[in-house]
Amino acid sequence: MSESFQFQLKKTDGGARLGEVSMPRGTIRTPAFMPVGTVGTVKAMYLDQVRETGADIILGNTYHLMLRPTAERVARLGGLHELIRWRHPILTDSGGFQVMSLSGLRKLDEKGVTFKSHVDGSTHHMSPERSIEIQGLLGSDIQMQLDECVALPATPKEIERAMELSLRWAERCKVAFGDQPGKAMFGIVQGGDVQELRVRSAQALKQMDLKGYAVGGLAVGEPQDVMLRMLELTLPELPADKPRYLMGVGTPDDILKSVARGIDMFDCVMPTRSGRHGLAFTRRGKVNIRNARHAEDMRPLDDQSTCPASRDYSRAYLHHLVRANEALGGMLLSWHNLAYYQELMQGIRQAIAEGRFADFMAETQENWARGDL
Ligand SMILES: Nc1ccc2nc(N)nc(O)c2c1
Repeated sequence: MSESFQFQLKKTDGGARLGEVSMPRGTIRTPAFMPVGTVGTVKAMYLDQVRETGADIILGNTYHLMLRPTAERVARLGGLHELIRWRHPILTDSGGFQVMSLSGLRKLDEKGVTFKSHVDGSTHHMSPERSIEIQGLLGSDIQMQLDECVALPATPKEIERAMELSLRWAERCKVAFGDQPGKAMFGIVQGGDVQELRVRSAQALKQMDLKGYAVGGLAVGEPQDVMLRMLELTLPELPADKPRYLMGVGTPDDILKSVARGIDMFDCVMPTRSGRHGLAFTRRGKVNIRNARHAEDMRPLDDQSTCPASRDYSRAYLHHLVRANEALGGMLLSWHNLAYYQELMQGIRQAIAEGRFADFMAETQENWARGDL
């Protein structure tokens, strides 16, 4: 715990970093995976379970919460932490990305974005200042700047326009956020898949001396090698003593390779969304529990796991629940997947601490490749 927002880089092992973010609401062990709690819930999970899996922080989304139940109502109800009963740190995305991907975007200009709600079709405006205001009303501990993430492929001209707009919006978000010692506002590097634009974006954000830096505009459908290349170009331009957060990433393999290049924080719907669709991530790779081969397999997904969902339920039962589209199927598989992701993060942190991250990465990937027994 710390009265102010502090990041401590504890150890490096090649490009991999072991660190800790300390805030009044708690400490985040990095590299960290942040479960996504879009509309004030990590879908199909009790937050006590999410905590038990090892999560130090969860995500909320400005876009969804401003539409329903609205930021002002959440504030009247005591803020997001109080409402959802999660007393540890919360990071909120700024809404720009969700506007582009979810809503009927009506207008985007210097002022901000105008869009139609995907909930009821009502029209909303969001400026950088309003996004920070909303995140403040929610009580968010780590707030993201409003940015424009262009879908790839896009022309260099289009990527440059969006990147430069995002930089101007970062300045405005920094002013709107002001000085909140126990909280942080992170900038977001844009620049698509264009090296020169990525470098310019990172260098400009570094000049703003922010408390943390996200790498955005990735995990938008580009091949993994393009994503990793952009990290190799971007991360050296960012300050080593501030946390780096790769937005929307990813699979266990994405995470390993991004840690190796210097990322500290991750968020992704992969473990929860895949869990709801019957896909389990395990130490031996992916298991599609819908597959008929599991119909009478009495083994659990992972008898070495401390997670009840992984250890105490047979694949046969999980197969039955998912085939029958029973709610408990998605609940147990979401629980298992989040537990596996946190077990992977713990293994990563331990390996960096002991200076054996490269071996850990190779062993983990070999076990995945060996496949499920
Ligand atoms: N892949 C992603 C996921 C979330 C994002 N959020 C923001 N604000 N900006 C981006 O570029 C994102 C990219």
